Amino acid sequence: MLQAFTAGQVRSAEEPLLAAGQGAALMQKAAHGLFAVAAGMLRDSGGLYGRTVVVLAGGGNNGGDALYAAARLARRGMGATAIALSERIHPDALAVFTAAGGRLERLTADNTDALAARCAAADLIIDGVLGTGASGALRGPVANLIDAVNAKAGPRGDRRPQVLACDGPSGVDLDSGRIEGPVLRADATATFGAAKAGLLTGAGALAAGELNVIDIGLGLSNGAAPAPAIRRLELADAAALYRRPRTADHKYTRGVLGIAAGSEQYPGAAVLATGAALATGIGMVRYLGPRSVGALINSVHPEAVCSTGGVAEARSQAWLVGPGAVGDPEQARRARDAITSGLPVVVDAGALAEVPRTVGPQVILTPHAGELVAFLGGRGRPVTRDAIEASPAEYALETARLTGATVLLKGYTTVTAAPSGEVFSQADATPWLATAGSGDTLAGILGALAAAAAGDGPAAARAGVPEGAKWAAVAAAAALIHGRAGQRAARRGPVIVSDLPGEIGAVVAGLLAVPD
Ligand SMILES: NC(=O)C1=CN([C@@H]2O[C@H](COP(=O)(O)OP(=O)(O)OC[C@H]3O[C@@H](n4cnc5c(N)ncnc54)[C@H](O)[C@@H]3O)[C@@H](O)[C@H]2O)[C@@H](O)CC1
Ligand SMILES: [K+]
Repeated sequence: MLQAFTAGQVRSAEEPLLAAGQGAALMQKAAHGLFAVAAGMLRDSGGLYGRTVVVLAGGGNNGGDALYAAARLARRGMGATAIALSERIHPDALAVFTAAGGRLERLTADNTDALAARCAAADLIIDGVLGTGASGALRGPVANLIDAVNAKAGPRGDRRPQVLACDGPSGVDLDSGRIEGPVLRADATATFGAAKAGLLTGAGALAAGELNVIDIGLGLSNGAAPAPAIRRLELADAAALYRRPRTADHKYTRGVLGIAAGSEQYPGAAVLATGAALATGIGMVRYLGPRSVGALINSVHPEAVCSTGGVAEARSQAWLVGPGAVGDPEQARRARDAITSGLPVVVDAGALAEVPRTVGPQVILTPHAGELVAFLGGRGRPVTRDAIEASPAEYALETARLTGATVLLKGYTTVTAAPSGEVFSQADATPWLATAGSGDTLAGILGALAAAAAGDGPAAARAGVPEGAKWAAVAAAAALIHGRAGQRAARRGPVIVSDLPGEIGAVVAGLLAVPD
């Protein structure tokens, strides 16, 4: 599991080591890790010798790390330039950099464009402007320089220089992921000691590019470490959460998912959710809804048990309500009954309107940003879509605390939050999954995992997450399976959602291949 901490938590972990006089050693470890990532990027694109690197060097230790790393690159035959962005630059690092042949330029009132052109022509830019000591957005002449580099070099993907962020892209709030001013979007980030929470979520996750965590011995993964601000499940964690069929199982012990989804108007959502739930692995799907929708489901999935009855008569371990259930008062009633049943329930799409003021963490809300705007607005908390997208972890957590529900907020990163405060952020998806019906399959996967987890007491402990975070972890596992299934599908071309169940099955097979 990837664990991410706030800048303050990382600084606190550094304190005893700094007090013990290990500051310089920590910086060398950080610089070595940064150098190794830079060398890897350059080797993949033609090697180091004869190529050029520009360091944007701020006045703090972040600039020091970047200068030490660039000195190593210079010793391997690279042309290295540092742009000093502050009167005083880390003196020891600067001395080593110049001794290795690095050139120093200073940002002045009238050389912004010339320096931006230098950056745009380089093979690699190392962003060492600000790290964990940052407060607020980039401002003044440094902000102007970053704007000019962005204008001259072009956007990531089109531009010539690769950008490597030292500890994090400067201008990203390393706690929330929010970006208030200019930022140089990185192709990769080398972050020291532990991932920073703002690099796993929101605008910060987009700006960070490929994340490399460099261990510098801060001890943030040992038992005495504080709880991480954000977690990210890896394959082994999803495997630990997944309930494997046991020898004595029958269909009821494996989990029965009740689905009240779809309507005469939108029958497809119910078919997609059912297919995804079956592919995830479950004892049975019981479908409740219009007869015509049940017939359609059975034409594709004959194993689903379909009826037009109510929630109380359909024994299930968990419910999924909402996808495609538009303009159908019967489905709305089933949604309300499921939400108040006390069983785990995935509440998607239109059923979000049926959620009472407070519920328990076994109720899992699955809005996208637009739906969360409406949901919070209806509870007297006006918010914009942009604000949610810039800092999704914050809003997912606020919603979880406000309602008592678990929240899965869909987006570039899918964030899940428990009312007890734990947050997960998954970045498994591909933009090819942004297509109609995709959310219905995510809801189906989550419904199946929830039904299996309902009777699986040790699930959270197996995955090493606090019991209060069980449903948020299960929701994060659903996002992982969905995202990776989408990636597999995208290898064959644009994703067609009705093809996803085959890929979901393959991802689950990958989970089962992880040793117990
Ligand atoms: N403290 C440690 O033990 C270690 C720190 N390391 C590096 O040191 C970094 C933290 O170093 P520092 O504490 O020196 O802080 P930073 O290097 O992040 O920068 C702080 C400096 O920037 C200025 N500043 C803050 N916000 C600004 C803004 N919005 N615009 C312009 N200037 C601003 C401050 O006045 C201060 O001079 C980490 O991110 C990491 O890169 C690593 O070398 C590993 C060890
Ligand atoms: K930085």
